[in-house]
Amino acid sequence: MTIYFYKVWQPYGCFSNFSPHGIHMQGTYWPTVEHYYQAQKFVGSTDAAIIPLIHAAATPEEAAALGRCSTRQLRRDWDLVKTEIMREAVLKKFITHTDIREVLLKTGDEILVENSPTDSFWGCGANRAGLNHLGKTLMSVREEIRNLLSLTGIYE
Ligand SMILES: Nc1c(N[C@@H]2O[C@H](COP(=O)(O)O)[C@@H](O)[C@H]2O)[nH]c(=O)[nH]c1=O
Repeated sequence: MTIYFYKVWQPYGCFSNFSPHGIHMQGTYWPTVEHYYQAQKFVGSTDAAIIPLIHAAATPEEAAALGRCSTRQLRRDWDLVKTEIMREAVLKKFITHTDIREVLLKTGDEILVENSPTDSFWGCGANRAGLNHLGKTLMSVREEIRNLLSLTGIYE
């Protein structure tokens, strides 16, 4: 049975990048995956001054609003690197937080879909035919953690 998720307060809300599960990335603590992801859009760009503001945003919604501002200059390679950046952040989230790692592992081999009505790249979009890259990322991270646990148990 396909598992749909989207908002933090809905079922499987911990799969949302807006969920309150912080991550340390390259020595910096980020309050949510969304804060980190939005900030990475500006690394090396002429608008890099926005990064500390995104980092300090009070909520992931605020971080997303700052990162989505269309007048700012994104890093040139953003479309090439964004899926890998997301994957690294999502992997770190589920390695760091054991409670939600269990939720993810307990989904077995079910298909995971970000049920966003507005996003056909990270989610499935309004017609549910979108690319669902966040769902695919979560399934890939689930597989990687399962393999790591069975090989080494280092995340026990
Ligand atoms: N969960 C969730 C959203 N979805 C998230 O938005 C991000 C994509 O942002 P962008 O690349 O700037 O369009 C990505 O992390 C995706 O999972 N968007 C929302 O406005 N509200 C929400 O509760």
